[in-house]
Amino acid sequence: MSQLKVTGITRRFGGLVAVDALDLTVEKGAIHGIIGPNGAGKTTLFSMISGTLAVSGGRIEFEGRDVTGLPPHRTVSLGMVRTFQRSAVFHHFTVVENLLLGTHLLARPTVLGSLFGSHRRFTSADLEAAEEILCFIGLADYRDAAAETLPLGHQRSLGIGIALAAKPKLLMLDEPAAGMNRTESEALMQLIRDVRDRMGATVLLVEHDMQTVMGLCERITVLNFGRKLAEGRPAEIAADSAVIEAYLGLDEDAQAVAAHA
Ligand SMILES: Nc1ncnc2c1ncn2[C@@H]1O[C@H](COP(=O)(O)OP(=O)(O)OP(=O)(O)O)[C@@H](O)[C@H]1O
Repeated sequence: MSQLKVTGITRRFGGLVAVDALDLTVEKGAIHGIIGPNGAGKTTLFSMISGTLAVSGGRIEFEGRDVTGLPPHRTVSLGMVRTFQRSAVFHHFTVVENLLLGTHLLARPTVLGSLFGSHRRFTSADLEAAEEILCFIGLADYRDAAAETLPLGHQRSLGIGIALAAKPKLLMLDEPAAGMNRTESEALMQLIRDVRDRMGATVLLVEHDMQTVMGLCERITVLNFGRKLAEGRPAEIAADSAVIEAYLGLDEDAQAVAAHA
């Protein structure tokens, strides 16, 4: 059953068509990857789906409902939760405070509204939810450490934890493995699998790291110049001559991975 259905979605920046009449279907419970060369339109696509960027045309349906043009706090409240390329943690807050903020923040229009707004205080249920996620993401030992003191891999896990605090049905991750070493990216892959298997969330990710994409995703969509170049299982993508020419062929690591997919 499809959870997210994007039809003919387009985004123009002046004369540039960053995403061009793209169709994309993401199945409920899938781990689905979006890959493509720099400038292919991946982040623009993510931004339109999550409501941070207006579409120039097309339609986005989530669980059968038209969500095109809804602002981010509305898409989040429906269960569409996104992380950003740079790890989006609150550096001066502790790990558990970050997670507590996550229980409010992603469903609020502004950060300040969450931090200082009078409309809602943290409840014991929020704290319980934050503690549960703390264990889930494997950071219980760092509960009271300032987020800025964590190594990169743990900061990324925390970023995912903040997103989890908003109870995603669809978790959208923008380059979660960027800058990670292999040990960190292996741990990240396991966390993402756990998010799907134990929390039941669908995962849609944009990622350049081919080992992560090929090892994690069941389905991959390849973008090039804002259009869909190919779509299929990792082994199909790795063997697709158009994909190799446009993308994988540029990357020696990717070629090595493709050879083993
Ligand atoms: N706000 C903007 N204004 C003008 N052009 C933009 C804007 N955002 C993106 N673009 C252009 O749209 C195209 C797609 O960019 P996008 O960031 O979506 O690509 P990407 O596939 O995510 O690339 P990368 O892998 O480098 O992150 C690029 O040509 C980019 O320069």
